[in-house]
Amino acid sequence: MSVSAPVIIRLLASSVSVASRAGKIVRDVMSKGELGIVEKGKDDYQTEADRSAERCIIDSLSRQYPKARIIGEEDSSPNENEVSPEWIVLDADKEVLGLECPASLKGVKEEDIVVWVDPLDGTSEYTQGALMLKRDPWERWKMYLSHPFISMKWYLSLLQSNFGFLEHVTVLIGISVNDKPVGGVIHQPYFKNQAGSEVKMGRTIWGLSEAGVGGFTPAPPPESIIITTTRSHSNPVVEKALQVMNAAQILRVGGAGYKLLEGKASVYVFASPGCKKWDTCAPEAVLSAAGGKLTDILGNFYKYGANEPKPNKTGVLAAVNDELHSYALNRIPQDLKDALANK
Ligand SMILES: Nc1ncnc2c1ncn2[C@@H]1O[C@H](COP(=O)(O)O)[C@@H](OP(=O)(O)O)[C@H]1O
Ligand SMILES: [Mg+2]
Repeated sequence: MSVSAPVIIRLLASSVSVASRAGKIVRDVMSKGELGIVEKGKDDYQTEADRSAERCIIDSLSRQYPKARIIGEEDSSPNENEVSPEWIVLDADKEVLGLECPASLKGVKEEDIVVWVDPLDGTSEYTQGALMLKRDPWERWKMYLSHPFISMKWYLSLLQSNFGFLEHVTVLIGISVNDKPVGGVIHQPYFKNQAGSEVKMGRTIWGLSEAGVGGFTPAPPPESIIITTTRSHSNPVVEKALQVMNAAQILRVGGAGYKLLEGKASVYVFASPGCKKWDTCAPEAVLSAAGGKLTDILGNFYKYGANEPKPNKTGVLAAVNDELHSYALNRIPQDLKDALANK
């Protein structure tokens, strides 16, 4: 790799490469069918794919950027014995390496960087996708019984979903400097690239502050207001904030990363604690590089320094441009903002 490129460019290029490898781990664990689900907290689960993909990303990046602070959702400590050599990725994406570094980022030093890693965003959708991959109804029913967190209502909605929820899964690597997300990578392991009769799995999107985005073409916002929000973590306050938006449509999809990519919505509203810094760092970087804005429900930016609290206690409000962000912010009732702020 060119050592002459500024560190922020090299790190973003390395993150693009390692995110694809982590995406393959996510698919491989699913193919084996042994998810190793662990309940971390209420409505919060971890699988073998989360753990292995995180080790792949953190070990690969920390070997190359030892002075950067790298924080992962699964909080697993580096242990050389656990890491398969095949998981270590030391190459870097050539397109990103060739980018002109914005003047404001040229002087960034490795020790100024904090990286937020969500190895598998949309874990609920991933585990539910596993259930649906069981084609034998009896096998599926047995697996459902071993997933105590999936209600019968969800099970029936899954049966009608045409197995689509795996597309909501993403791998997120967010790069922050001085508290701000400046670079982001969102990899979709289950995105289908159709080339003739051949289907190749996986797509990687990146964004860099003042440089733009790559890996996809952002669609112009729809004429009417289309909102996206959580599929699996709603509550009455989340619903109230959606009702006041006067939206033509509400799309309920999984994962913070996918909400910014599914392409149809222009605003993401989530008036609840629950998302963490690793959920929003990469999406915020990509969104702002594309001209959008992500804040909490009160309109304040989150800070991404290493010592900042991990939970995004005051929710998420994101939009593809400033005008739509202001529209949504002004519609949220003050009492709801106050209630979240004082929680
Ligand atoms: N009430 C809650 N409890 C736990 N995690 C929550 C949550 N609300 C949101 N999240 C986390 O925020 C991310 C986006 O949530 P959602 O899919 O509901 O929109 C998910 O990340 P993970 O899938 O990486 O855990 C999810 O777990
Ligand atoms: Mg997440």
